[in-house]
Amino acid sequence: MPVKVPDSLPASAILRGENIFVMSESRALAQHIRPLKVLILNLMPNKIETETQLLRLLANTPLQVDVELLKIHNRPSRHTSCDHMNAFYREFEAVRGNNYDGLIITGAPLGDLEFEEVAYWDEIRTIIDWSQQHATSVLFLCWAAHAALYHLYDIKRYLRDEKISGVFRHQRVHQHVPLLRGFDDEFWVPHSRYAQVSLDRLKAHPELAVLAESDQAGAYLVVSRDNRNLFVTGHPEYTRTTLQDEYRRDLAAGLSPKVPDNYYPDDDPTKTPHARWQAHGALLVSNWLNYYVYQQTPFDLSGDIRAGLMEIE
Ligand SMILES: CC(C)(COP(=O)(O)OP(=O)(O)OC[C@H]1O[C@@H](n2cnc3c(N)ncnc32)[C@H](O)[C@@H]1OP(=O)(O)O)[C@@H](O)C(=O)NCCC(=O)NCCSC(=O)CCC(=O)O
Ligand SMILES: N[C@@H](CCO)C(=O)O
Repeated sequence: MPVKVPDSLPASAILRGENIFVMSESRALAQHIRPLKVLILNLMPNKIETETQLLRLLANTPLQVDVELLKIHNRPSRHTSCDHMNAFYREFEAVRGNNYDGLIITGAPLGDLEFEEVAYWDEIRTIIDWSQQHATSVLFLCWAAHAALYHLYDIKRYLRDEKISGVFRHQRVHQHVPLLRGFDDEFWVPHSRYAQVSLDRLKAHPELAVLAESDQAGAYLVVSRDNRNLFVTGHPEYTRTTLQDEYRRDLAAGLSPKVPDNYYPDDDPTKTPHARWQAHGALLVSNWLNYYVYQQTPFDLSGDIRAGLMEIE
């Protein structure tokens, strides 16, 4: 959380010069504090695991975050009980009149389908459009990132020759960007997808900025120039064994998956996998929640939450 110090304190200018967020007394006096409202649209088949992964990261801040879970349709989920869905998930019609400080849309194992072949493609487009007026900031993960880049910016993805699955080295592209505060020059992130979006297309788009990338995985963190939409093409929320669960799932289905890259010691799937992205995942979500949600969102959520977003220092 930001430190509040007198504007005239020398450390204030020094820390700002180091891209460390220091809240001025004047701004602190004007700041009201309330719980944040975050909505999670969970498209993953392993919904309970995904809920746990995201809540673990959202809980890693001193902020109180009220989380609501959203389902995309009323058809029974193949991998999550109706009891669970009915007990904990809301329908879109029940939330569309609300505003939220943050929205997270998860990945989905639909990369080998054309977007138009996804049964809920119309619903997803409706929710993406809705989010642009009803959420201060939206974090799109993996499949959702590709879907939103296509729907909002007409950036088409293509399918890789084979699924990328593993943990890959990434570099930050920008220096003084709040989302990257505290990042190392290099860090590791899991990826698990078929789809890819051209790095050059993203870098050339006037409304987007690529903040982090990987030689093997391509663009990883992409933000809209107005800092309202964050596209994350990997899975920083994954736990140590999520890639292993997918690998074993596909082995059992007779799909001959590749051993995830850079994951098992000696690439030996009988050994316990390394987990070297969890600090990154915690920092990424904490930075998003702080600088793109909490510092941006109006105290009164009932008004127009899209107006007057402050330039993120
Ligand atoms: C599809 C998977 C990954 C999982 O196997 P399952 O038997 O669980 O498949 P499934 O239950 O039929 O589908 C999993 C979930 O997707 C939903 N689903 C399936 N087909 C759908 C469609 N046309 N429209 C909307 N939702 C659909 C199901 O309802 C279910 O969600 P509910 O439980 O809520 O009902 C596997 O069979 C497989 O094909 N693995 C090898 C290929 C692979 O790895 N695919 C994923 C690539 S990674 C990826 O796609 C990421 C995105 C990207 O690549 O861009
Ligand atoms: N990569 C996941 C889907 C979400 O990215 C899977 O293989 O099931």
